[in-house]
Amino acid sequence: MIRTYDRKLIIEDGSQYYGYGFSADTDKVFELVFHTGVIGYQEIFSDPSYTYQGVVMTYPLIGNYGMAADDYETFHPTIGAMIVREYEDHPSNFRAEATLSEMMKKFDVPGISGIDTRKLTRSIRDFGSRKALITSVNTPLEKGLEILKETTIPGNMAEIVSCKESWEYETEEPKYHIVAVDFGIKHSILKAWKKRGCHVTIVPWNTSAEEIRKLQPDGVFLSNGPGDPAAVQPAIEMIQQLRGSVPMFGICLGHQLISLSYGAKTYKMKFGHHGGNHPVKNIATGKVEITSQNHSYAVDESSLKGTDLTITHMNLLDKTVEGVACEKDSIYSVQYHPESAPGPQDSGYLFDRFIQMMKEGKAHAKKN
Ligand SMILES: NC(=O)CC[C@H](N)C(=O)O
Repeated sequence: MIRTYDRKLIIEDGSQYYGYGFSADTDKVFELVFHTGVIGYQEIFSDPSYTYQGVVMTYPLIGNYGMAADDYETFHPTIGAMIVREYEDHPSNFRAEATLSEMMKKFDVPGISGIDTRKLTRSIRDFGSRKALITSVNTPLEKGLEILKETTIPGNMAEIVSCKESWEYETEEPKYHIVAVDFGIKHSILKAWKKRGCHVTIVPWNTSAEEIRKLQPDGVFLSNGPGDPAAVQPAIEMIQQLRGSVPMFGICLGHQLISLSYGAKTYKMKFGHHGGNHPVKNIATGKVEITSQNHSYAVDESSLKGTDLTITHMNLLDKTVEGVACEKDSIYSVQYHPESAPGPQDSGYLFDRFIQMMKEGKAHAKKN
């Protein structure tokens, strides 16, 4: 059967890519990024950090193993769009309970297939992330460009995806109590804490230092999340007030917020890091970890000079900052994703280190 193009992708520079809709028929504006993972489309689809991002999957076949109930990163996905070469609507996997298309429809996420994703990825590498729109094939280019011009993508997206009220991720006979500040937290991070015997209280993105103190945590975790870290000002202030009094650990957006709170700066990268194969050097040990990554902003290395933070990890592809720490404040963070969903599991030790810090903190408190 010959199928005719029914949807298209319009980029703000005026280029157009024609394809086939495989999910919701809604028109949406987002920022283009590409992801180089071979697997993991379910985790990507449901990772809140992809809010307002249209993800071009460089692996050419997407949908083939369906969607498994246990693998969602959130139950309310907010990703901008998915752009693929070939979409497979007949998954073969004993764990599959739905198709990608069904779930995208449910959450009103547009998807387009039949796209020359190699060409599109090269254009993102050459010209950077840009705004784009998925729309009907009948939308005139001028109209699409007008929509793109008129639509602004918000900076603070934590306020969109964060929980509105605190909730508990329970663990039987917990050894430690973590307060996790939710800027768009992934479930696999909560699972990583549970596996290590932690009870987690998840609190909204703008919870104050005082409110967090009242919960008497053994440690405070700062989550991943979408958007521009510099736009999440209340969280930066909260970290400034809290650090030094309780161990703190941040991942991705959490790492950027920690850096900002010490006076460093963040900047937007040309096309970011999105994939599961980024080599990162642990500066203390000299060891290289293969890491899972998803970020469009980074901490400016030169801006860390003169702050209390030291660089602990470095990306070997482009030498960007991948981790910082301040020993006296018992605080550390990484730009990449040690929860490794999807991705290699080289960096799980970062969760164990926090357990150790909380243990030492408890022993210290007992002594005094
Ligand atoms: N995964 C994340 O936490 C992403 C952090 C931030 N929104 C960035 O794009 O850099």
